[in-house]
Amino acid sequence: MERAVRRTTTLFKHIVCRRSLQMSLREYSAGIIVIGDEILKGQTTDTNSHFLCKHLFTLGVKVKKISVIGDDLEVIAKEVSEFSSKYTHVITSGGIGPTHDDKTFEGVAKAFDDDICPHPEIVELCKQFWGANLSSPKMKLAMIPKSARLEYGVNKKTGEKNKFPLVVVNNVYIFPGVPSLMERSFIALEDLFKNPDAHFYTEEIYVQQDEVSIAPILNEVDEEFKVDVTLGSYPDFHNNYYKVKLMLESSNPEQITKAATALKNKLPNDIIMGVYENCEQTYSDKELAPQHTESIVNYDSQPIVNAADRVYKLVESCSSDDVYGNNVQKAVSVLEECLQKYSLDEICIGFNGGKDCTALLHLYHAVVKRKYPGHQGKLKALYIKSKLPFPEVEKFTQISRDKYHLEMLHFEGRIKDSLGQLKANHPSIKAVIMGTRLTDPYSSHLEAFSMTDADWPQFMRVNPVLHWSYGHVWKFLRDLCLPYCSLYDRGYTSLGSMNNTHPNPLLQYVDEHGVLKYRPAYTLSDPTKERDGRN
Ligand SMILES: Cc1cc2nc3c(=O)[nH]c(=O)nc-3n(C[C@H](O)[C@H](O)[C@H](O)COP(=O)(O)O)c2cc1C
Ligand SMILES: Nc1ncnc2c1ncn2[C@@H]1O[C@H](COP(=O)(O)OP(=O)(O)OP(=O)(O)O)[C@@H](O)[C@H]1O
Ligand SMILES: [Co+2]
Ligand SMILES: [K+]
Ligand SMILES: [Mg+2]
Repeated sequence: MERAVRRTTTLFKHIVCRRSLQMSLREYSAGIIVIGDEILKGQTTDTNSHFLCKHLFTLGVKVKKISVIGDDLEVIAKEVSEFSSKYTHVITSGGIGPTHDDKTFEGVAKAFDDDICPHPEIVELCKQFWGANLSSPKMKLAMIPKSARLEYGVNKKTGEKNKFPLVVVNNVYIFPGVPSLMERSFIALEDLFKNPDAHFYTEEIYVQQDEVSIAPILNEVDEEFKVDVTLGSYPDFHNNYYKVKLMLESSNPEQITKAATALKNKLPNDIIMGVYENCEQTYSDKELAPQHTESIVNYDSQPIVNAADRVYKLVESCSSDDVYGNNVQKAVSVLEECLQKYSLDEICIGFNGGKDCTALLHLYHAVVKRKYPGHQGKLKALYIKSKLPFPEVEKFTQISRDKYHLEMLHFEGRIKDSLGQLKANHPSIKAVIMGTRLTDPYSSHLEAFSMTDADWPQFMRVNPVLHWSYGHVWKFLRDLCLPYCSLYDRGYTSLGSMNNTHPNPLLQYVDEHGVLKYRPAYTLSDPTKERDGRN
C-alpha cells in the first residue's frame, strides 16, 4: 500500500505514458473488478488486484483499470457491463460465497440480461465435496448465469485437472475473493489470458539522486519517445544503494535502445548506479522475476539469486596477499567445516539485524546453496529481541527472513535466559553461527569454534568472521549490494537497543542548509570508534 501511494504522488503521474499500438501486435487489455463491502470498509486489504496486475503483466496483458465496489447487485451489473465492452478480459474477485450478501453471479447475469439457475455440473460437485443437498447454503455456489461456461484449468505441479471450475461468462472471469484460492485458481488458468504476440522489452536504470533533481531530464526524454516507449520513475526511500529506479518499457527494441541511450547521456554519469539492458520478458510460465542480463555498472538488483556463485568466485580469485579476500575465504571454510560437523537441523544463525550477522547470513546462505544445491528447507535463525528494538531493525529482520527464507526462532528478554529457552524448546540445536569479531567486547580470546562459557547454556559458538575488520564487513556488504538495516545509512555504526544506541558522533556533519546530519556507517575511517554511539 505504502509503495503504491508513493508512486502516484510522485512524478510518474505527470509523465503521460503511452505505448505505440504497433499494428502487427494485438494489444490485450484487462479490467479488474474487486467486489466486497469488507474492502470498502477497510476491514480487509485487497491484495488480489496486485497479484493479478503482476501476473497479467508477465502474460503480456495490460491492466487498464481496477475498480473496487461493494456487494451491490446494480453496481456489479453496471461495472461488469462497462468493463466487458472495453477490455479483452474482465476479472472479478469476491462475492461468490454461500451467504446472502454475495451477489457477484447475479450481478454478472444482470449485466448480460441473463438469469441465474442451478448448473447441473456444479450441483453434482457440491454434493460430492460437501454432501450438500439442494436446500443447503452451499448450493448457492451452483446458482450461476445460464450462459456461463466452466473452465477447470490444470494444476501446474501435479498436471491434474482442477476439481472445482471457474465460472466464465463471455469475457468475464469470476474468481473467488479469498487470496489463496484466487491465486491458485488464476495460476491454473493463466493460459486463458496470455497474449501470444506480446514481446515487451524493458530496461532498468538505477539512479543515486532524487526524482526532483532529474525530473527535467525525464520529461525531455519522455516527450521525445512517448509514442513508442513508456518511461516510469519509481523512488525507493529505503534502498541502501539507489534513490530512483527508472523503468523503460516498449515492444520496439530499436526505440527502447534509443530512449535509454538518450536518458543515459543526459543523466550525470556519476549518479547512474546500475543499468539492466535487454531484460526481455517473454511470457513463459516459468518465472515471474525478469531475466536480467548482468548490470553494466555495479548495482546488483538481485544479489541473493546468485549468492553462491558470487561468493565462491570472490574466494577462488583472491590472491595470497589480499587480506580481505583471505578473510572471506576463511569464513567460507569455517562454515563448510560447520556443515560437516552439524546437520542443518542442529544449526541456527544468530541474527538480530546487525551488520555483522547480515554479512554472515549471506555467506551462510551461499555455502548451504553450494553444498546442498537442491535444498528447499528453511535455514534456522535465532533472534533475541531486545527490550526496546528499533522499528528499522524489526523491519529489516522481517525482510531478511523473507528474502533468505528463514525460519525465525524468536525470543525476548535477556540473552542468557533466551538461550536457556532455546535449549528447552529446540533441543536439536547444537551450534549457533555468530557475527562476533575479535574486536568486540570480551571476544579477543574466541576461536572459530568456541563453546559458550561454563555458566551459559551450552552451545557451540561458530565464529566465521572473527578476523574480519570493520572495513571488511562493509566492503563485503556494499560490494555485493546486500541489503542492510537502514539505520547504518543514518550514522549508526553498531546496533543495540533504542535506549542505548545513537548515531556515531564521528559521522556528524552540518549540511548546506545548516541541518545536522550523519554520514553512512561505511564511511567511518577509524574502526576503533565503531561503538562510540553505544552506551
Ligand atoms: C548465541 C549467543 C551466545 C553467547 N554466548 C556468550 C557466552 O558464552 N559468554 C558471554 O559472556 N556472552 C555470550 N553472549 C553474549 C554476547 O557476547 C554479547 O554480550 C551480546 O551478543 C550483546 O552484544 P552487544 O553488546 O554487541 O550488543 C552470547 C550471545 C549469543 C547471541
Ligand atoms: N539479540 C541477538 N539475537 C541473535 N543473535 C545475536 C543477538 N545479539 C548478538 N547476536 C549474535 O552475536 C553477533 C555479535 O553481535 P554484534 O552486536 O557485535 O554484531 P551485529 O549485531 O551483527 O552488528 P553490530 O555490531 O553493527 O551491532 C551477531 O552478529 C549475532 O550473530
Ligand atoms: Co558487531
Ligand atoms: K514515480
Ligand atoms: Mg549488534
